[in-house]
Amino acid sequence: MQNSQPTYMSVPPSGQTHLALKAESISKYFYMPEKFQVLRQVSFEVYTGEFVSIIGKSGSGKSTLLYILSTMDTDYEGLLTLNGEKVTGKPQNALAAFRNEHLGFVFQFHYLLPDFSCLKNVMIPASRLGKYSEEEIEHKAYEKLKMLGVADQALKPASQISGGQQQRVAIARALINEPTILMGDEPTGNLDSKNTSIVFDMFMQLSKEFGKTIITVTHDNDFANKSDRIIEMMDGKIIPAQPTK
Ligand SMILES: Nc1ncnc2c1ncn2[C@@H]1O[C@H](COP(=O)(O)OP(=O)(O)OP(=O)(O)O)[C@@H](O)[C@H]1O
Repeated sequence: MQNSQPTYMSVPPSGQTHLALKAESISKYFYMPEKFQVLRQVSFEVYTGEFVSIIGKSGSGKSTLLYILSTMDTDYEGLLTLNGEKVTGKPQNALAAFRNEHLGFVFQFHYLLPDFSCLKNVMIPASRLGKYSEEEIEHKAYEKLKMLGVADQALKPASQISGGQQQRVAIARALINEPTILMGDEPTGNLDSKNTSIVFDMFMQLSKEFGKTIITVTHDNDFANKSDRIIEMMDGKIIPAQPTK
């Protein structure tokens, strides 16, 4: 069920006690060339099935944080636990395997291969896993495209469909390996309001019906306000939780 107001607090969705993410005192420095602390002891938790939006002014550290949460950046202080597994300190090959199994990503730009069909684009991450036959992967990919409402575009090259459709194909691709956590970096940043709404509804459905955890950075306050919870950043820190009116 959709919350009309974000809670700002880490309140578990009803009956949910499992944490999808626990960030403990995450700090990050850049050297440019002088030392600059971009994240300052960031700590928060996200429950399984929550749909969380990370907002904040440009330069507040949102993308840097998401990059760490996604396990792509390992150069930080603090501790990150995803799906109960401590990921901080894991070697790169173990992190790659972890990402394949648990995480899906949606970006502002879809990064689809333009000459490949939409179906083929969605199949690629599953083919890389080497777990299923090509027929099984094709079936799964088609099911995901159907779920996103773009199955009729399956055989078209990715370059020949609209921007909104491309983003839906990109979401299908992110879901092909059945990740439990979906991370988005401005996933609607390039979309008009109609397609933003379609993507939002899909994220909400993934969270509420399929129990996926959604963590997304966004500049779109309307989008954020409709999600379960907002995490607001300022100057590399999370602004302390405030009760809603
Ligand atoms: N590779 C880097 N080297 C040095 N400084 C960086 C690097 N990446 C980001 N920064 C700095 O870190 C700060 C946070 O950047 P980040 O991209 O995380 O902010 P953001 O909140 O995502 O911003 P935006 O909303 O504009 O995307 C900024 O001051 C930025 O200039």
